[in-house]
Amino acid sequence: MPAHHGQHRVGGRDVVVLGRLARTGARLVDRVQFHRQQGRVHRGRISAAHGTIVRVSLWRAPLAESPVHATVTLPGSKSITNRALILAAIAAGPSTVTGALRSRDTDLMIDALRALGVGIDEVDGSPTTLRVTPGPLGAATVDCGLAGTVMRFLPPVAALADGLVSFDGDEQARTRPLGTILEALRGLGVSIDGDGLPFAVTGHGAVAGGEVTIDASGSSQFVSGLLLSAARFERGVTVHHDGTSVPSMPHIDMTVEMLRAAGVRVQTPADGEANTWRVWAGPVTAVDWVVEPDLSNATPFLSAAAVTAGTVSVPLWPSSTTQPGDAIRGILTEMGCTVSLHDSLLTVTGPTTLRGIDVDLHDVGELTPTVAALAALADSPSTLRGIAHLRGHETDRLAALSAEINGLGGAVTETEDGLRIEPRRLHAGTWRSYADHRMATAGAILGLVVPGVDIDDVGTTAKTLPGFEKLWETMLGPIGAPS
Ligand SMILES: O=C(O)C1=C[C@@H](OP(=O)(O)O)[C@@H](O)[C@H](O)C1
Ligand SMILES: C=C(OP(=O)(O)O)C(=O)O
Repeated sequence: MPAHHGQHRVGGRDVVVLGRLARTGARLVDRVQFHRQQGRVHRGRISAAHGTIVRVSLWRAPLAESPVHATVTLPGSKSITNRALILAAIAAGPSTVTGALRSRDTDLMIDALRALGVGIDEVDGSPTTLRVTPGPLGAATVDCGLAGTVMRFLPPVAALADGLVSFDGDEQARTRPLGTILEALRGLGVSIDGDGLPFAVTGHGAVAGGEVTIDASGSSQFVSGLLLSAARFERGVTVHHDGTSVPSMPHIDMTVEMLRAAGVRVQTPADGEANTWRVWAGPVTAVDWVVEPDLSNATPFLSAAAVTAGTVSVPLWPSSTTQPGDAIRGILTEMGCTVSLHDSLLTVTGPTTLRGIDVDLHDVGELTPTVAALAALADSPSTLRGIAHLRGHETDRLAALSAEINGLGGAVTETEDGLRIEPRRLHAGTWRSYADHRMATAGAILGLVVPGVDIDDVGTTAKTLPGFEKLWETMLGPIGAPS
């Protein structure tokens, strides 16, 4: 159904589309080069999710004309929400997920599980409190969008279904590494047609399971995906990693911790066998999950304090967590910020000048766009290392960050496994997001102190943080005037 140019209501605003939009399946595909919004013509895209136009590009990142002082409450963690949903879906009885994130990635997970036969209901009309009732799993069509957690955590669940489960996702998702987990599942007795998106799993209601060796250096999600469903495999699973080191280990720790909370027996490399994880077959206990705030999504807000010599606090910061976002405390401290955590309130106060940093982000790759933006505003060079696997994230983040920072006058070079960032005076320009939520938020950090940064497709932040612009503008309060 094509949606032609003309008057549209987008995000509560009137937009005149000067190009043409075409709808394919559930997605509205961008064909627009120009659109007029509030009397001004913009070059850029109109993107969409769930069949509804949701955002308009370009967004002028607000400039902070004085230090930012704010307290910002973040919604739930994407990684914890999607794990809780998977575990609840294969549990022995109904579970509740409280504080669930509702965003594109988590809604794709909810839609997929519902299509497979799982009951997921909002409790008392609250979108963030979900009652998950396992049911017989059957044939379904799954849209993965651009979500790594959906494309890697769900195929093992699909293998437990009775029927054909077809997977597809965004065009851009088709280049993300996926073959490793599909090949591993084949090795565990699952019938799969395809080596990447689109692909189909023919479930027979049971999976043999057993032992498999994979190279998980491309993504920790290959390991997490196999472990999450493995208790429901007849022989459980033993995953051996053979390759260079596995990135994002805290995310595997998160998987293990949540499995153990659900009564599943798990053995990790820390228990003795190098590069090996083992999950024993057995019931997955229904758990009432309480989701922590998303600490990775907190990092751009904390950065607002760092780059404006302001103070930003985030409540409900866990005292102990497997979320990699917690590492921002050490990073900001090293760059010259004052960081304190008292009574679950994390507070960051920025220095007058931010220092560059030499840091290995292998375990916490999610933080790279934030750290790169901070480094571009520091007074000395930075080196970000250990993050070659970011080339397989939402976009090639190393290429995207260097192209966009350099586009604003920066001096970034890509290394084999990271970025070298030299401080430069940055200037106005368009910041492309590449459909990557964390690219968009990195651009917003720079726009706080660089006048005239226009972010293309800021709506892509809905992948994990819908309403980002509003939260950002609220944080800035009356001082955050459009430049
Ligand atoms: O398991 C998870 O929830 C995640 C694991 C990490 O993936 P990689 O290991 O592919 O970096 C991380 O970057 C991603 O945002 C979320
Ligand atoms: C890499 C990320 O996401 P995904 O879960 O899609 O891999 C991310 O959120 O930074």
